[in-house]
Amino acid sequence: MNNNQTVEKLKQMRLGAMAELHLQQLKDNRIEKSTPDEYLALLTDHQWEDRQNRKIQRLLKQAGFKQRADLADIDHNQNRNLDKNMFDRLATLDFMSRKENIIITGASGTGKSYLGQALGHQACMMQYRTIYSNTARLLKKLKLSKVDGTYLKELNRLLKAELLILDDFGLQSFDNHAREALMDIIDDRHNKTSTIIASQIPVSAWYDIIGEGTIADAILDRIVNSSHRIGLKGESLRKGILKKE
Ligand SMILES: Nc1ncnc2c1ncn2[C@@H]1O[C@H](COP(=O)(O)OP(=O)(O)OP(=O)(O)O)[C@@H](O)[C@H]1O
Repeated sequence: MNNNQTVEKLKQMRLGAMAELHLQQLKDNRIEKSTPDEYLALLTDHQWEDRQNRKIQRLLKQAGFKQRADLADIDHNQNRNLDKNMFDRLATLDFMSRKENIIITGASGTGKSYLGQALGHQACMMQYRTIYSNTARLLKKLKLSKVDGTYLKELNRLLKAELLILDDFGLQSFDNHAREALMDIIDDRHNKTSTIIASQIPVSAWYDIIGEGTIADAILDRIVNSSHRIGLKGESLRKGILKKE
């Protein structure tokens, strides 16, 4: 039997992990140690896992996180008003099947971005398309996309993300373009996909920050009512990091 040909054909069919494992098993003389169906299952499982892992790595890369944040590393001992039960429930991502949103507020450095990204990381692990972005940067990109005619394409890209994380919301004031783009994003996603918004600004001030009463009303009506709230308190975690150094 020409094993090299078999391996080559597997590779051409994009079954590279299967091919590599088959080669290794031949080399180690291990093939006779399993029944044909056990051997087929071994190769298939290996290829399957490899493909799932690659998909997760691709989703993590496409998400554009600014740091790696893991649910397992979240420090619940810090006294910062983070309800562990509530957060554990959110971490199951059931809120995503219900198309609900999350709003995380708190002063600078209290860990809003970290929590948002940890949930985003979990979403990628569960194979959800996720996009993380600084809000002002995203709105600026959308403004530019209007100029080169790719605005709808860009909105569609955002809509395809099953989880969108808008960080540093409200740090820069909204002009007409930004307000309209925000309205389009939120309206597109309403009851269809989930959004996490992280902001230093308390929700009570968002109406004034967005400006233009009717648009602000429409946006807030769509996000705030269907959202879980995390209001972080306490000192900046950056101070702790600085103190340790
Ligand atoms: N749960 C955590 N476990 C480990 N490190 C954390 C955790 N939460 C936050 N940090 C660290 O604390 C620092 C501040 O966190 P983060 O950037 O999330 O704060 P923030 O509230 O988003 O701040 P800002 O509003 O200024 O953007 C970061 O260096 C982050 O890595």
